Amino acid sequence: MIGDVLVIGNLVFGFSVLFLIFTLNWLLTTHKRWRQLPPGPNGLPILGYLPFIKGDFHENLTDLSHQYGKIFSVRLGQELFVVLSDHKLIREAFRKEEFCARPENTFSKILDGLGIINAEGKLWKDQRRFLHDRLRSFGIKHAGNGREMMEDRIMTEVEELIENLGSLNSAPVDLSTHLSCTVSNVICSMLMSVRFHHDDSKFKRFTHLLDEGFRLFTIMAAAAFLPFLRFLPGMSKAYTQICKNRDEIGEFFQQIVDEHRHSFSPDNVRDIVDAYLLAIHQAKEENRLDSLFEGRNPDKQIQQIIGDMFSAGSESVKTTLLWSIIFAIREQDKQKQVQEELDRVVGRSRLPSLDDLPHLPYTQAFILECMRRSTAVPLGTIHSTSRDSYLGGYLIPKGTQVVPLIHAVHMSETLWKNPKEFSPDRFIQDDTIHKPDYFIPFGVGRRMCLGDTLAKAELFLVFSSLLHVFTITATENEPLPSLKGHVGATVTPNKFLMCAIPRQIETIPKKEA
Ligand code: HEM
Repeated sequence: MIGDVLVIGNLVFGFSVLFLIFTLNWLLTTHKRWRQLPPGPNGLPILGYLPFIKGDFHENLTDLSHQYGKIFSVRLGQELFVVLSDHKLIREAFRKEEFCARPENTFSKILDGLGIINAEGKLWKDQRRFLHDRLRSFGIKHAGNGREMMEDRIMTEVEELIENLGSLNSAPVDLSTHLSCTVSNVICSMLMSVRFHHDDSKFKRFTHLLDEGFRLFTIMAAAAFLPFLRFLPGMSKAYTQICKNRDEIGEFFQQIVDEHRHSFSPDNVRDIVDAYLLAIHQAKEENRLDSLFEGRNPDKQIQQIIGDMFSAGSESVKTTLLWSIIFAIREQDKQKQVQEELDRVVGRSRLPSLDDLPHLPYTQAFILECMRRSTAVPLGTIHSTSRDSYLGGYLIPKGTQVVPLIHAVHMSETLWKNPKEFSPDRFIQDDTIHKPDYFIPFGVGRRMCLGDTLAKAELFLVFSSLLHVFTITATENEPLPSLKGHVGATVTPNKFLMCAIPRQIETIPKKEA
């Protein structure tokens, strides 16, 4: 009996010692790893630094970067973030494969790794290569044969925009709704040969669903840091609505895919949807459909690709154009300088074209300065690490969310003279454009923006055409539009009205339909 007690006692003692050793070892390892993390602010248990975030997230992070340096770590709820505010570090990180994953959270679970923006690994690599090649084949390239396909599609929309604004006879207008239609039509025509009128009920429903999606994602943002919040009543309602809207958008895209299937011909690839149908057709013939999208449903993949390309390709371009109009309104003398350059180089009898671009340094510089001063995507798109790695001498554990803080790079006092000042001249040296390597509006590295060539062409053609045909002013007796914006995935200007006053120009020849 005493023997039994002794044996049990020894066992309990042994397990306690083992437990203590394991706990101590775990604490020591955790502490050692914790000490290797980049420096950063302390937060509260469970919540981390979340309660201290006030106002705009990118401004908060920029303030912290001034305090903790070009690489710092911050815990937000359950998630560890590493924030990079130095262009060299961002480049160093994003050229490494292990920094190219996307965070796993409530949102990514809804998207299930489909599409391209949230895809990872082989699926992402294949999609990126595929889309890059197909976009080029539809003329989305800096130079060379076929570029006119892209230019024609954009100019069709520019001409309609000019006609709509002209018909207002200088009356105050909210440009945002018109631009939505312009930029949506450019990307939709390339993706799925669809164009909308801004009054079209289908287009209104579609943009409503996407806008609501962005709004609901903002409500749900806290659940990305503290997953249990998803089950609170308000959040759970937002979550259900996101899923419902996603299904409705999915059905809308599926209709388009089905229509394409009916008229599909492998010899006539009209757009990106057709390019995917061709890839599916070939995979079927070669008996490798199962591995085409890493086992995912092909229709669901096409739906998400349309959704990704549409949302990435419309909101950021529209936002940048709205900022460029705000700067044109606020800086009338610089607007005049653009117009004088356009008159000199393009003349008064036609609209600007991509061939004019190299001869219009001030117009280009104006657009670049808008992209710097009002960085449309201030936090880039958040990356995640697929394994433990080191950066700048610090440990970046697997699963860390890595933020390229583009806003801080573009507003750095050490890189830019008077960064708050709007000064296109900073991009001009000896009458030519000079882009420093710390100008990174499209991100850098392996996951850099896939649509930068299209975006640059759209920004130039829409902005220069508007200023060539109209003088843009604020509405009478109204304050100038604010430089403060609404922060979501992009920083969108607050609603403003403007007047488009026609300049003297000979009739603009219309492109044949
Ligand atoms: C002014 C306009 C635009 C800006 C400022 C912009 C900026 C960005 C940025 C900062 C990223 C994140 C890069 C990263 O993850 O490191 C990105 C990604 C992306 N952009 Fe853009 N973008 C613009 C227009 C476009 C257009 C027109 C398209 C489509 C044709 C597009 C398609 C994409 C896609 C698909 C990605 C994800 C790439 C990936 O995950 O591999 N973007 N963009």
